[in-house]
Amino acid sequence: MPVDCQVATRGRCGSRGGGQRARGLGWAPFLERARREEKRAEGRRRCGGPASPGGSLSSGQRGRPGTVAAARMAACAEAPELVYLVTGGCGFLGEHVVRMLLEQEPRLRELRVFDLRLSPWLEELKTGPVQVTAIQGDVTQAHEVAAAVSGAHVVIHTAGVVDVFGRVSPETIYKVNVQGTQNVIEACVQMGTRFLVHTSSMEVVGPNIKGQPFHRGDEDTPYEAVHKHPYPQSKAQAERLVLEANGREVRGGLTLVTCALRPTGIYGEGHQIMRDFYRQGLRLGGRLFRAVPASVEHGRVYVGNVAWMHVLVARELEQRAALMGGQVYFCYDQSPYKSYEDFNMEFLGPCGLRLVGTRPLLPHWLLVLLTALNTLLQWLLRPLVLYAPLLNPYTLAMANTTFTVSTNKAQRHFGYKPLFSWEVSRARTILWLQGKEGSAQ
Ligand SMILES: NC(=O)C1=CN([C@@H]2O[C@H](COP(=O)(O)OP(=O)(O)OC[C@H]3O[C@@H](n4cnc5c(N)ncnc54)[C@H](O)[C@@H]3O)[C@@H](O)[C@H]2O)C=CC1
Ligand SMILES: C[C@H](CCCC(C)(C)O)[C@H]1CC[C@H]2[C@@H]3[C@H](O)CC4=CC(=O)CC[C@]4(C)[C@H]3CC[C@]12C
Repeated sequence: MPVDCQVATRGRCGSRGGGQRARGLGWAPFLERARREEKRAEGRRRCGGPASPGGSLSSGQRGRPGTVAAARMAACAEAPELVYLVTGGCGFLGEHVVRMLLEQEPRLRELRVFDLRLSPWLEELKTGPVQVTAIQGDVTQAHEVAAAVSGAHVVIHTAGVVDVFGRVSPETIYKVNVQGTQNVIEACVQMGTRFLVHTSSMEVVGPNIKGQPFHRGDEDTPYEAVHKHPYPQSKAQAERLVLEANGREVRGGLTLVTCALRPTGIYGEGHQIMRDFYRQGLRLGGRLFRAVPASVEHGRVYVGNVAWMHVLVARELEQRAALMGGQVYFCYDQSPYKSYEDFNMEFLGPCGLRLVGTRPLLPHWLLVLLTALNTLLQWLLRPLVLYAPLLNPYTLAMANTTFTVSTNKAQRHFGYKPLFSWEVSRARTILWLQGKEGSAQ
């Protein structure tokens, strides 16, 4: 991400009168209610209370939801024993996974957070009951990964380069996403770590280069997954490596159990692209211009629910190895099916932005021309400056192709239910955009 995009926009929304407008639209009481609801949920989620509404069935208690609270209490009473490693733990998703583990995994003794760049918020986590170990490291360096994995029971591998804008070279994308994942697998094998959860992406499936719609599909929906872009190619390759590694013998003679989670477009506190759109809207006088038809649906999922799925998978992988090993799961929740732009307006609207046009303002051919122009400019300017706008041929194709998921595989296999309702997910994201709440960067 370019440096200017990293600058927090705390307080901006309110100071531009967004808060006023939000109140005018009746948002203030709603947000207040959501905040109260969330506080109550927070209390329930803490150790000892049922993880309502999406409580997992803890190991040994599956099929008896009434005993979940008791099981949690019991787990808390036992000495915590597990060591988890989260790669990419300082990223957008990684931070949520780290915080969710600390909240939701009572058996946790040590949490290792491995990242190329360590974030300052890690310091405040070090004062809690779980030992939080920050490890500055590079997944492309096999020895650094092996050292971090040594002694860990579970690895959650979220580290990766997320770039569809031409900011990072294809070589680096491949090195980090594919070679880095291979290093994580080999480290598990060498060090005798049995459980590996990998963050994959919807992009390993599609949209494909033909722009064919994937409408409310699930993990078994036939679809021609063909990619040209380095990011989806690298994610597809990494996912394959992880799934093929399931069942490999690790040091000590036991077997490796792996699975991959495929989030659709993640949103929530810390979502950089959402903030980019917000800033763009502010620069354009509080307006954004519709570029893609409202009828094109794009799958989105709240970051807290994606993190919760990771925690649940990691927890259940041992007991359900035969069922879950080598499997893929789309990440989903109750977020509505909408176009990419209309979905963003669920948050940007209450912050005072307006989406102009009920139909795309520019004809599609002109947008395609603009993307070509952007590609040319990127190439011409490369020796001088990094020009990486949001609009390019790939992102336009992504935004213009329906890709939505409808599945219950995660519920069937490991009892997943979203932990955050759509209302709470939306409220938390709005509050973060407004700079009023939220921990993420
Ligand atoms: N953001 C999204 O909408 C989606 C993301 N994903 C996947 O989720 C994972 C996390 O993505 P985000 O949190 O959005 O990205 P992010 O860029 O915020 O986080 C990635 C983290 O990995 C770290 N990292 C990058 N290269 C590294 C290296 N060589 N060694 C160690 N750490 C390194 C970065 O420093 C960063 O903290 C990625 O694997 C991505 O492919 C999947 C679907 C959707
Ligand atoms: C930036 C795109 C929207 C452009 C809108 C415009 C300029 C035409 O108005 C985003 C549309 C779809 C997004 C991607 C999608 O959500 C799937 C993803 C999965 C990942 O694993 C990483 C992120 C991403 C590629 C995401 C990136 C932004 C979009 C291309």
